[in-house]
Amino acid sequence: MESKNAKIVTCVAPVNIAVIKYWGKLDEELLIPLNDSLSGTLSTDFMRAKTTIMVSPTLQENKFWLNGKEQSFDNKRLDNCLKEIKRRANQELPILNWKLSICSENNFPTAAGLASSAAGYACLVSALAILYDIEGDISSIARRGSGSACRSMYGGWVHWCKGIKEDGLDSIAKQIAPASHWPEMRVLILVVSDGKKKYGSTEGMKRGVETSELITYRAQYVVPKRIEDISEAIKKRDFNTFAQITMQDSNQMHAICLDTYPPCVYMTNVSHAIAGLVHAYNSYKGSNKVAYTFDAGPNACLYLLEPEVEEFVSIVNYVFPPSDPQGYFQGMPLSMKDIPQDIKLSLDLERHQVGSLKSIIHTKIGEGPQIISDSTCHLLNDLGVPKQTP
Ligand SMILES: Nc1ncnc2c1ncn2[C@@H]1O[C@H](COP(=O)(O)OP(=O)(O)OP(=O)(O)O)[C@@H](O)[C@H]1O
Ligand SMILES: C[C@@](O)(CCOP(=O)(O)OP(=O)(O)O)CC(=O)O
Repeated sequence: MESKNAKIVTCVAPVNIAVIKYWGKLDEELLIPLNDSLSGTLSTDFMRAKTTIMVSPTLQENKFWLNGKEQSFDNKRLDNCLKEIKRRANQELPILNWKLSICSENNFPTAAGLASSAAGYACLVSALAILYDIEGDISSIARRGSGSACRSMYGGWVHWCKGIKEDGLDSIAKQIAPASHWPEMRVLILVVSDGKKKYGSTEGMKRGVETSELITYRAQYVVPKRIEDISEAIKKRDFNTFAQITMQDSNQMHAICLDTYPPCVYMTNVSHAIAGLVHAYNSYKGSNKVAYTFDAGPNACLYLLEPEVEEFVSIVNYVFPPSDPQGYFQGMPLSMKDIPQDIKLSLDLERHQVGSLKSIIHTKIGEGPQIISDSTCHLLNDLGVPKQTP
């Protein structure tokens, strides 16, 4: 039976794509990183996690559903977020002893290297913080769910400072520029595979810390200057510099993955072909017009400015012809044009197998987590059960 005291809240939260990568932990339990990182937060209009949480004295047990499937509540990271929220809450609150129903769904592939854990935990922690009236920065709580989730707690351009405290309380995210700062910035996600990854980021970076000497060198000597330089490039809207640092940093992360023993190979031939195409295009244009970055998977995330989108996506479409145009283009509208003959010749465009790309998501930089006040949007009914069971 529904309780009058029950509290329910629904939030949406964004994905973020790092331009200076988080790769390696100083503390596996607290999820404290070896190095600072920096990302762009993507608009929730097209890619988002959505989470409804109900807390009620009538619920008999804690329950969690993700993408329509019930999950075990016995999950260390979920538990750590919950414990930290409850620790920060007013200890007089009766709801501290009530059970929870959590229902979440992502509108993009989960565990495919598209930062679902970042959006998912940012969403979970945002909703919990509202229910338990937590004030102040909560990015360090989201970090306990998945490191990169702390950056999804803010919109625009976000810097995760690794911090110096042993308890990780100063390992938090800070916005360096709002979404409105660089309005022409666009993002194209070229989905090479939407399947579950062979080895996750957690495992890959753990093995990296254990076996790669490059990872320590990177954290100590490379990242601090890159953070400074890319922050400056973002502030000045200097795309050429922004793009160079972004591509170099992605390449360095994947070099570390290869330096890991046994190596973690995330990029495929198609990923490398995309990187090659971006370099050829930039060289034809005489400066960087497109930047690629790859997370722990084969999918390419491209940063580029709005005037470049039509031409570059037309080239991508020519080089990687889609097999089924249905649902292939997602997100903001895309238009195509004929590729000028001189580009075809200069870039020496080679056509790949039909269907090498699964889809293309066109999006932009956006805001942080938001509360959905329309109660019809809750994913749970009054009894704390998912509204739509599969
Ligand atoms: N909406 C969500 N709510 C709560 N937890 C989620 C949500 N989405 C994903 N997760 C958690 O994150 C896990 C997937 O994280 P994983 O790091 O493997 O993939 P990813 O985040 O998509 O990729 P990457 O971090 O490499 O970009 C899921 O198995 C689940 O535990
Ligand atoms: C490659 C990355 O996307 C790594 C993301 O790692 P996660 O945040 O998923 O790892 P855990 O902290 O172990 O959950 C780079 C980045 O987002 O900075």
